[in-house]
Amino acid sequence: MSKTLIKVEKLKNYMDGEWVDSSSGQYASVTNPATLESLVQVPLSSEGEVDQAVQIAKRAQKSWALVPAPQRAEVLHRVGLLMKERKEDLSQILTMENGKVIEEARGEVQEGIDMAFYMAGEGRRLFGQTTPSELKDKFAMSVRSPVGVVGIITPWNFPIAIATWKSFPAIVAGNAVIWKPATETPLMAYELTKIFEEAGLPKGVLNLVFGSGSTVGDAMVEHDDIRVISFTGSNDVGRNVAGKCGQKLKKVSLEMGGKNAITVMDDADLSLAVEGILWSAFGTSGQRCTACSRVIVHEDIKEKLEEQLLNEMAKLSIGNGLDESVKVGPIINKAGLEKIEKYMEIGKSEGAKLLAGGYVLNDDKHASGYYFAPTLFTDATPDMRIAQEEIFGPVVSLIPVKSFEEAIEVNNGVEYGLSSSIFTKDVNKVFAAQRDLDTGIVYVNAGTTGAEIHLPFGGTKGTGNGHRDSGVAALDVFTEWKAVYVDYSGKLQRAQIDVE
Ligand SMILES: NC(=O)C1=CN([C@@H]2O[C@H](COP(=O)(O)OP(=O)(O)OC[C@H]3O[C@@H](n4cnc5c(N)ncnc54)[C@H](OP(=O)(O)O)[C@@H]3O)[C@@H](O)[C@H]2O)C=CC1
Ligand SMILES: O=C(O)CCC(=O)C(=O)O
Repeated sequence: MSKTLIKVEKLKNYMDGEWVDSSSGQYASVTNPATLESLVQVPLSSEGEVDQAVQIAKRAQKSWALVPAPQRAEVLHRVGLLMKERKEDLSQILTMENGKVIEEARGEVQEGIDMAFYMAGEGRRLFGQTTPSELKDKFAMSVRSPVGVVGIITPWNFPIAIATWKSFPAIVAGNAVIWKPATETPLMAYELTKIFEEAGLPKGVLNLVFGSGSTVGDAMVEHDDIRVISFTGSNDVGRNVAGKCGQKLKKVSLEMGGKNAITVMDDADLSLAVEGILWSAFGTSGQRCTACSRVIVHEDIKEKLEEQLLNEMAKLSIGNGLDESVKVGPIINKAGLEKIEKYMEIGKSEGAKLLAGGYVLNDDKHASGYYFAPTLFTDATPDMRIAQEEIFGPVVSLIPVKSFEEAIEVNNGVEYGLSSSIFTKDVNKVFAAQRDLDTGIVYVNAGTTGAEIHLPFGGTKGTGNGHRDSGVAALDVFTEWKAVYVDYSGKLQRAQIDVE
């Protein structure tokens, strides 16, 4: 039934307002991870097509930058309305290509809608500053200017939300965009681009080039006329991208992994904490950079927490996310499944105790997809690989601690710094935790996932390089600050000399 929502068999690139076949003639097949049925063919474009898109974008950007920002914002407003109108269809297609359960798919599409209206609002602000001048009859201000042509490289785990976090601020700020989505999830890119087209975005302002990271992504990173790269994905690829951009003095915004923890103190509301852990650890099958993969638990309540968690985990239904009753969907692909499986052996050999799950599901109901059983390890120590490395699957490890101070130390003792959470009723601990947790996002009495678009999204340490997606902070990635001085004194004044 839902497959009829997919109206194309072979995708095309979108350049200069036209849908065009890739000149490479090469395609990859995209499959539904819940059923392994083929959904669509996606082009594997060449480096030359990136250059073609850049030349188009350079021309289009010049006139787009001259359109008043409130008018640019109106296009985003229309994009938001169209997304809202098509929310259910988009959500079903998202579930088919990515596997996340339909409730989460709806949440992700809603995030994109929220982002459209939020960034449309920014088109009426794009605030700069005015400051007093040191001199008489002189006016001083700063304004945001577009950077030019920007490249966005997006992952498969949030194929529409992350694309909106990046493309909407870029476009409202007056840039032209080259977008390379993950090859695993091209349908959301196709649908969002069609919406832009219908919303009246001028030709050439958004150019969609499908293809592999190593060819299309790398060509974008290497292209001298793409002045910003905004990337979300794995740590290895992100570091590589950053190195290349650094050599070219190209602005680069990176959002990479996490090893996020929920801390449960001895005074916590345990049922609430269990709910938070279930949603954050097993939602999206743990394939979120904000997923909870460590639970730091006060030793006095460890056994109670284990018991309640096991009870609730037993109720989770695992299957095709289009079924409304399913809570945990499949893993994106075979490589992802094998990576998770490898960590089961690592965890056991390190001495962690496996309490639930730990295996690929291949009974009759699950054999036709990539399913992994929600997994709980306990008695993990902070230095174990399962407590340090990003697994990107429905796997969570309990680490017992004796005190609040130790919990903070364990939380911060990983290479990443994206999201953290604490369950406690003690207001003093709440405020100390939000100060001391070394992550870009802190939750109190909630899980580690569920970021809202009007706040900055990103993290410290190995999670990124100091930039943020989403919120007003995203505009810093896609604009240059320009300082403007207007001297109306009629004489040449020099600040350091003329001040009395
Ligand atoms: N922080 C997050 O939200 C995410 C983290 N991850 C982590 O990464 C692991 C592997 O996932 P994977 O999808 O392979 O992540 P990648 O980092 O490989 O992919 C992210 C994006 O980068 C592109 N890309 C890949 N290689 C290059 C390159 N050399 N230059 C430029 N762009 C490139 C990919 O293209 P393509 O795939 O089409 O080749 C994709 O669009 C996961 O298991 C997880 O640990 C993954 C996704 C999101
Ligand atoms: O969980 C969230 O709040 C957002 C997650 C996300 O964007 C990601 O995992 O890449």
